[in-house]
Amino acid sequence: MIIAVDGPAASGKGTIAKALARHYGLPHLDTGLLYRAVALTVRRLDLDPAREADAVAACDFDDALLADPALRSDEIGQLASIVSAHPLVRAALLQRQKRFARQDGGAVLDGRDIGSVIAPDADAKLFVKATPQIRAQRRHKELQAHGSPVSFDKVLADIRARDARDSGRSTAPLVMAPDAALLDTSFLSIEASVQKAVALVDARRAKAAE
Ligand SMILES: Nc1ncnc2c1ncn2[C@@H]1O[C@H](COP(=O)(O)OP(=O)(O)OP(=O)(O)O)[C@@H](O)[C@H]1O
Ligand SMILES: Nc1ccn([C@@H]2O[C@H](COP(=O)(O)O)[C@@H](O)[C@H]2O)c(=O)n1
Repeated sequence: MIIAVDGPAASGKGTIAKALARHYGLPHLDTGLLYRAVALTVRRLDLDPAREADAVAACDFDDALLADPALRSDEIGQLASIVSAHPLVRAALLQRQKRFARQDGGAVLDGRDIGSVIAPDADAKLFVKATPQIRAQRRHKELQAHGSPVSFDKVLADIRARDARDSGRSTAPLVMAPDAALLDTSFLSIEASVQKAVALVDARRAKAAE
């Protein structure tokens, strides 16, 4: 079974995808980490994220980088949304994600274009959303817990900027696939969000089995 989980920054899609992977015993890929790894490589090599050729050169990163805590910063999230808008960067990371999705037994992937581009044939697709204000509160709390001094206003502005870039780019923009189920986590706890996600996936599977 392939489960595609898409949504904007800090909507809770990673938390839900991880929980679904645990629930159904499937491997999970946070595809945002791939774009963050490109961004971090660009930063460390002092390349220009807005130059497609520079960003493409950074796609050949060492997989060990995927475990680097530096990937989680707000700055790298912003840079990731700049490098991810380059069509050649997306092309460089495409097959790896498709292979992960198609592995025997299935997988759970979360990102922006999983249901639309990476796994359009997924058995279940969720589009996770929450208001920008609530997403910023959650991300701000998370960053503070990791010792970041960033202000709430900066986090909210960054979230809005990232939403605009991710939805507005011409290649593989953030969109809800027409056959995805919408899950608004704005007023749900993590536990309630996960329960709802499992119910939505089970409903899709039951419908497919009819
Ligand atoms: N329903 C919820 N209620 C409260 N906090 C939540 C909820 N869902 C997720 N969170 C918290 O919000 C933060 C963002 O969640 P998460 O990392 O899952 O989002 P994301 O959509 O994967 O973000 P990104 O796109 O930036 O990777 C985390 O600190 C997480 O614990
Ligand atoms: N499938 C994806 C996943 C991510 N991106 C871009 O990477 C940025 C960081 O992603 P997070 O999920 O870790 O927040 C994100 O803002 C997107 O620009 C993508 O394009 N496609």
